[in-house]
Amino acid sequence: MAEREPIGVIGTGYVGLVTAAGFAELGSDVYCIDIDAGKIERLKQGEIPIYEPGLTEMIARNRERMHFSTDIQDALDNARLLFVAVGTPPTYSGDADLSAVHAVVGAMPASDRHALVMKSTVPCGTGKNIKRLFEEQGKSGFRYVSCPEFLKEGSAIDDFLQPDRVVVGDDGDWAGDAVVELYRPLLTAEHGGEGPGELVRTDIASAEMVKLAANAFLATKISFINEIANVCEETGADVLEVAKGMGLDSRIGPKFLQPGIGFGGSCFPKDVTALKQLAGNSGYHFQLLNSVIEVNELQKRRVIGKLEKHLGPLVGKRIALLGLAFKPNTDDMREASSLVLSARLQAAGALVSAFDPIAEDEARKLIQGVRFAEDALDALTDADALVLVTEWDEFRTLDWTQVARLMAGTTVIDGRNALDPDAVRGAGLTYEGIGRG
Ligand SMILES: NC(=O)c1ccc[n+]([C@@H]2O[C@H](COP(=O)([O-])OP(=O)(O)OC[C@H]3O[C@@H](n4cnc5c(N)ncnc54)[C@H](O)[C@@H]3O)[C@@H](O)[C@H]2O)c1
Ligand SMILES: O=c1ccn([C@@H]2O[C@H](COP(=O)(O)OP(=O)(O)O[C@H]3O[C@H](CO)[C@@H](O)[C@H](O)[C@H]3O)[C@@H](O)[C@H]2O)c(=O)[nH]1
Repeated sequence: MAEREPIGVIGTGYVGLVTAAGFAELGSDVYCIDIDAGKIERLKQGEIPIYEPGLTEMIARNRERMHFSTDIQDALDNARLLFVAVGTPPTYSGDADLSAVHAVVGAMPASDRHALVMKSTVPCGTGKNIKRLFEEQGKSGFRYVSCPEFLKEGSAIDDFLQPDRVVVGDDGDWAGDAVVELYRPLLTAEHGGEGPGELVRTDIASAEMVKLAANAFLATKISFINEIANVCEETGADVLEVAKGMGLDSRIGPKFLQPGIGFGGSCFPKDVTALKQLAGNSGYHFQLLNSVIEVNELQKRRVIGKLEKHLGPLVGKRIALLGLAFKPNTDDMREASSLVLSARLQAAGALVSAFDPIAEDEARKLIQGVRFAEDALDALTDADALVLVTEWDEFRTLDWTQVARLMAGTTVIDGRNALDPDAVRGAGLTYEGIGRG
C-alpha cells in the first residue's frame, strides 16, 4: 500500500469514529482526540462507545494505526489535516450550537502547516467566519476545508467506503488537494480511484450549503410522502403502491419515500431547523421548511388518533411499543419518534411497555414511566394494542399466532409499514399501517 497521509480526528462520536476507522482502513495513521476522558479511556481498551454495525471490527482490524488521546497536541504533532467531528446540536433559537467548533478553533496554534477539515454540519458561512477568526488570532496560515459528511447511522461503514459523492470546499490550496488525495481510492476511475464516489470540488460556502440542502431535501421527501399517506387513508389508496409508482420515475427515485411516524435522529430535525433559521437570519422566510417540520411533528402524533379509533379513550389502556431507536441498527435515541409517542400516550393515561433490542440503555436516560420489557413478547403480553415504532428485523418475523395469544386486545399499528398485514390479520389481529387505505 502506498504511504498514506496521517490525519487527526477531533471528536470521537459517530462521525469521528467512522471517519477515523475508515481512513485507518485505507492506510492512514489516525490521531483521535476527544475532551471526554472516559470515552478515550474506553476506546484505548478497545471498547466502542456507540452501536454501529461493523465499526467494532473495523477499529479492531486497524488498531495499530488508531491512536487515542485527550491532548490535541498529539494530533498537531503527527498530522497536517485535522478533521473536526464535534457535535453541533440545536439551540433554543434553532441555530446550530457552534461552541464545540469554536473551542477547537481556539485551541489551534499559529501554523502554516495545518488545516482544519470541517466534517461537522455547520451553517453556511461558518468557514468564512472561522477564517476571519484565524486572521484575528494571528493564525492566517491555518488552512480551512469544508468536507461535509453524508453517512447514515446503521450503514455508516458502507456509506464511508462507498460514497455517492465526496464534497470538498476549499480555497484551492494544498489542504483541499490533500483531502481529495485521502479520498482518492473511494472516487470514480475518472478521478483516479476505484470507488463509486463522484467528486464535487467547490468553494467553502457551497460545500456547506450542499450538506444542509441535501438533508432538508430528504426530510422534505419524507414529509411529502407522509402527507400523501394521510390523504391515502382518506381516499382508500395504498401509499406503498403510490410510492412505488412515483419512485419508478427516475426523476423522483424510490428512496426516502417510506411513510411512517415521522423522521427523527440527530440530523434531519436539527439541520432542517438550522437551515430555516439560517435563511431567517438573513431575512429570507423559508416557507417550505416550516411545513416539513410541522408535518413531521403532526405525523408523530397521528398514532394516538389511530389507537383511539380502535380502543376509545386511552386511559388505563396497555400499549406496547416495539422499537425505540430513531431507526433500526442504531442505539441513537436523539429526536426518536418514540420519545413523543411515549410521552403523549402517558399524558393520555395509557400504561406503556416498550422493548428495543439495542437502544434500551439510551432510552432509559430519556424516557420515564415506561416499563422496559425483556423482549418483544414480554412487552406485548396483556397489551390492548401494540405499535411498531422502529422496524428492527426481529419484529418482522414475530409469530403472530403467539402474539395474538399473549395480547389482551387485537390492535396492531404498524408505524413503519414493515409488517406483513396478511400474517398479522391471519392470526385474528386487527392490522393498521400508515397510509394503507
Ligand atoms: N451522526 C450522524 O449520523 C451524522 C452524519 C453526518 C454529519 N453529522 C454531523 O457531524 C457532527 C458530529 O456528529 P456526531 O453524531 O458524531 O456527534 P456526537 O455528539 O456523537 O460526538 C461528538 C463528539 O465530540 C466530542 N467533543 C466535543 N467538543 C470537543 C472538543 N472541543 N474537542 C474534542 N472533542 C470534542 C464529544 O465529547 C463527542 O464525543 C455534527 O455536526 C453532526 O451534525 C452527524
Ligand atoms: O423513507 C424514509 C427514510 C427515512 N425515514 C426516517 O428518517 C430518519 C432519518 O433516517 P436516515 O436518513 O436513514 O438516518 P440518519 O442517520 O439520520 O442520516 C441522515 O442524516 C445524516 C446526518 O446529517 C446524513 O449524513 C445522512 O445522509 C442522512 O440520511 C429516520 O427516523 C427514518 O426512520 C423515513 O421516515 N422514511
